[in-house]
Amino acid sequence: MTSTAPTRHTVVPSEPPALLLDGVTKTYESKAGAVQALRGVTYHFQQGSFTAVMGPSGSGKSTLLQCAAGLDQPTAGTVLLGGIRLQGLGEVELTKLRRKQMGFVFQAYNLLPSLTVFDNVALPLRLTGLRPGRQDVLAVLDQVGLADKAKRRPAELSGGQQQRVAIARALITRPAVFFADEPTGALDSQTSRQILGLLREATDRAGQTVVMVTHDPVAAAYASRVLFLSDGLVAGSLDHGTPAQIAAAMSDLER
Ligand SMILES: Nc1ncnc2c1ncn2[C@@H]1O[C@H](COP(=O)(O)OP(=O)(O)OP(=O)(O)O)[C@@H](O)[C@H]1O
Repeated sequence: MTSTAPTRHTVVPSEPPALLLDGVTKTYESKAGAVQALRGVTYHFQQGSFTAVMGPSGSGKSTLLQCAAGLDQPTAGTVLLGGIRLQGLGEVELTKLRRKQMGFVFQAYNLLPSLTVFDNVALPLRLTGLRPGRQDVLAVLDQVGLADKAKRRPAELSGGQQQRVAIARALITRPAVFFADEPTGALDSQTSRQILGLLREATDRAGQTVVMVTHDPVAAAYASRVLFLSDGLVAGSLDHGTPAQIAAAMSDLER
């Protein structure tokens, strides 16, 4: 693992990053006292990059993802998505930005059970006031290998198929950034490979940016870089690591 002090990433690159975190801290107040989940994270996610975020339990991975996607407010610091500063946006503007620029793939697929697969995928466009073309929806379903399941309801699909619907739903708006939190946590290894392959394709073919939290070194090896968090700080990164190298770096961190 390269030991990367957080400040190393503050150099302004020639191309603006898809996502920039600058001095992001997050403190949760709880009955047991304050918990510092993030303690000043500065990091640039370049456009078209696929980054896996790893670290011991409680190191701040989910908090980082939530703050980066504007789902939670940092206590201090700034998040810029495509040059737009999330802090200071109202809830309505933030929702619009999320719908247009961000795609979400979580462990729980969050599909609406009463809607067909087709309507679940079309929903993000409808929410932005657009009327999705039938061909556009079918094309995205085809991309994830589910064109023949358009009329089914989520409960009639396997877990892996439901996750592919969730990816199709995230793909339809062509978001600049995909946020994925343990997207393969509940899936078998073959289905996981398909899902990770789809995320990889989004970066390689379409230049989209993927930020994925995972505990799994095999999943992380699909990313071009693994960013390691420890105790709310960036502890280092590893480029093009094999699962074995990533697992070794993780055990070093957990020591
Ligand atoms: N809503 C909350 N209130 C209080 N403390 C919280 C809250 N959410 C997270 N924390 C604390 O913040 C720290 C970071 O949590 P976070 O969920 O970001 O870690 P993580 O790296 O994603 O962990 P895991 O791998 O176990 O999911 C932990 O100490 C956690 O207990």
